[in-house]
Amino acid sequence: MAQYTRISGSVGLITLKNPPVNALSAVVRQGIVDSVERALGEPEVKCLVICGQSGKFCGGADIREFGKKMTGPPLIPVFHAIEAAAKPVVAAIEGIALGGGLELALGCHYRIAHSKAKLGLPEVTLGLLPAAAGSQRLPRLIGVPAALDLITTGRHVTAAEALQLGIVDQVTDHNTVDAAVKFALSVAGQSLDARRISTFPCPRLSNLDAVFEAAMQKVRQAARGAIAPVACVQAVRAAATLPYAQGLEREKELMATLFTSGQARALQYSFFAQRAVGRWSMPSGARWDTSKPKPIRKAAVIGLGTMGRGITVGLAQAGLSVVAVETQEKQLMEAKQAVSGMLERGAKKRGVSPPLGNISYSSNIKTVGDVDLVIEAVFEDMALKKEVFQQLSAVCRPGTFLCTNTSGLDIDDLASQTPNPELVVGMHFFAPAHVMKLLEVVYGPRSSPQAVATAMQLGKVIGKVSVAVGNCQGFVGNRMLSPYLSQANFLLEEGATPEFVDQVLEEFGFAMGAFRMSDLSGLDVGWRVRKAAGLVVPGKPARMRQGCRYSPLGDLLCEQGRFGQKTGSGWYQYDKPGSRVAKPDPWLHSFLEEYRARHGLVARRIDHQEVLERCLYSLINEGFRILEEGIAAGPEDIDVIYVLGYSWPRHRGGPMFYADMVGLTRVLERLEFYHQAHPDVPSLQPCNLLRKLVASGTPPIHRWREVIKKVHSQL
Ligand SMILES: CC(C)(COP(=O)(O)OP(=O)(O)OC[C@H]1O[C@@H](n2cnc3c(N)ncnc32)[C@H](O)[C@@H]1OP(=O)(O)O)[C@@H](O)C(=O)NCCC(=O)NCCSC(=O)C[C@@H](O)CCCCCCCCCCCCC(=O)O
Repeated sequence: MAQYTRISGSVGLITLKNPPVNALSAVVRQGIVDSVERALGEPEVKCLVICGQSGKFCGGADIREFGKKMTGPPLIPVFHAIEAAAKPVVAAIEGIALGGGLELALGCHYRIAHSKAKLGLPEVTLGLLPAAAGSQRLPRLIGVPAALDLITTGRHVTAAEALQLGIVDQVTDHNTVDAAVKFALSVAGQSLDARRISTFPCPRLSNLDAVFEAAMQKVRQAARGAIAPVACVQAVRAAATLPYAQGLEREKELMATLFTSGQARALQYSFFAQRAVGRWSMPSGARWDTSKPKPIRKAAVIGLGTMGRGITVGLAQAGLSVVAVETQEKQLMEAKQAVSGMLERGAKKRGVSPPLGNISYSSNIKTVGDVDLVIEAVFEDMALKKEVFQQLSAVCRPGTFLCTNTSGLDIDDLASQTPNPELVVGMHFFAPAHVMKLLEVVYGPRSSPQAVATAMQLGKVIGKVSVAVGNCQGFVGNRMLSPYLSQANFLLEEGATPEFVDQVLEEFGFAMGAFRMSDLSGLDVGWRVRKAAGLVVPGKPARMRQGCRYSPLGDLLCEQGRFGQKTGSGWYQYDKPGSRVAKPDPWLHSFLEEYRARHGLVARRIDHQEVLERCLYSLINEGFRILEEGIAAGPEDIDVIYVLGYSWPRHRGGPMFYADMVGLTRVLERLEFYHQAHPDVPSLQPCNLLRKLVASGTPPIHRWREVIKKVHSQL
């Protein structure tokens, strides 16, 4: 609702009340209409202030209303009524003014913001554009280049930046509503002619075409197939070239296309999924709302390679005390320098001082005796990790949580090295660990709910989206990646090139195709895992292992020292080791031809559809297996992991959402087709849960849990 009160006799105060973010639901919109009408009708009222309850101005349109039948007054006429008012209306912006919230403020005559407020038009991140006249008013207020930046990126700006850009008129450190009331009284009675943004001409640009061409090129490059950023540029162009009313029509037209698009559905699903994963549960029945985390003030990181350094930076930036341990003195010195550099660069960007003092470095593991939690990040080798866990058990005080940053090793096996396996959980970070948003929190069968709650909470403190998952080889993300990469390799054996496979996957929206990604992460990483699993048999590159089809291509490249970017060659060639520009490699093409000849394989023409279906559907099939086994609690958990950790295009929601969009019946049919063609590839055999979902009438994704529950209860 919107509550109307009178203060100081002559100020009408409208307070938006719709927890948690005062979104503009139908009731709130109606409340604003009624309150404005009332205030304008009361002769004693000289001016109006609009604010939000609980220190939050407004989080924008109510996203939960999208996709449902629209009721209540539409936003544009509400904002026009405010702008047309004969009494000054001042927005008192505390906390947030986002999307429709900022558009509401732009409809007001003046804007006063608290210094800690964040403002922005993030609609693009939901597959939309600011269609309550935001795309038309903002460029008129702050000019085209700045508006293009805010609208196409959706980034939030601080109050200080908003003041500098001209979005707000005043910033206060004190009570914002009081400041707004004072301000409103000071301008009451003055002409409002120059305060109605819709009447402003859009600031002229001499190089208008060039600016829009550059903007379009930039968003097309970054968008990886997303349509909203392109529509945002088109809407701002309308503001720059058309009168306001016509611009508004164009905005409406563009929004109509976006609003009902699959991409908007996917992005809005992703928004809620990222919040839903915080409400984790374990098969034991332990849950986020019944398990209390322990506060972590001091943590230790063991092993300062690439991952350990990133984790140290993340912890220190969040204000924790960190003991950073590396037993190799040379590596310790290098790490100290690297970590300090990362902290300094990060602090410079944020305009704060680097938290260098939060970290103490040591080469002695005994220095971690007084920490609350340890994150082990040594080399991915089970024997080494076991040794570290034994040492930690001896030196840590009772009750210390022991976490491992393994990317796929058995958590329970590690836990068995300690007298308190309930304190052990996995914290699987993604490189670069201080940047990537995802954290897989892995519970073993003996991990206590408190250990899981503590790791989840620590993830939140350091700015991660944490997803709780069960213990199995590769957990969720890497386990699903395995059939995807196998298919990519099989396609090479059958006649494709790395360039073609990558092109198809990149056109789908991945930041990098399977082979460019392998070259970036290092081919030796997977080689080591396959060796440990007994799959690599030197000198015998037979194409079968343990009764299943196996491609030794990656192993053969590694045997030649081709580890990817770091060695200057892998699936592609690079100008020099460390270079990032992948170039097709004639050597690799001849190598593939020789390989096929050696194994009697005849190269055939492979089309886009086959590449996509085999790579994606085998990955999705593994996702269903993961759900079936209860390793992930729901499809949202898998989708968040893939979008945040594996560059799955956000506008496609994630693999499980994508399967739902394609249609489960179709996914099942195509898997059956490919499995028939490749009966020696078990990952193409449709799993039971997928069959069950199809048999039960392919319910929409939000109802899969009902079927999954039945599957679990049968176990
Ligand atoms: C606000 C935040 C920054 C807060 O972050 P914080 O970390 O503090 O908290 P959470 O993120 O966990 O959020 C808490 C809680 O709140 C829920 N929530 C947040 N925002 C909204 C919202 N806007 N609506 C509903 N619910 C919201 C959130 O889900 C959490 O609850 P949960 O239960 O899930 O845990 C942060 O939350 C944030 O960034 N929020 C999103 C802000 C945003 O993106 N705002 C923009 C919204 S879109 C918009 O405003 C559109 C307008 O420009 C225009 C609308 C015009 C509509 C016209 C329609 C015409 C269509 C024409 C088509 C015709 C087609 C046809 O022909 O039929």
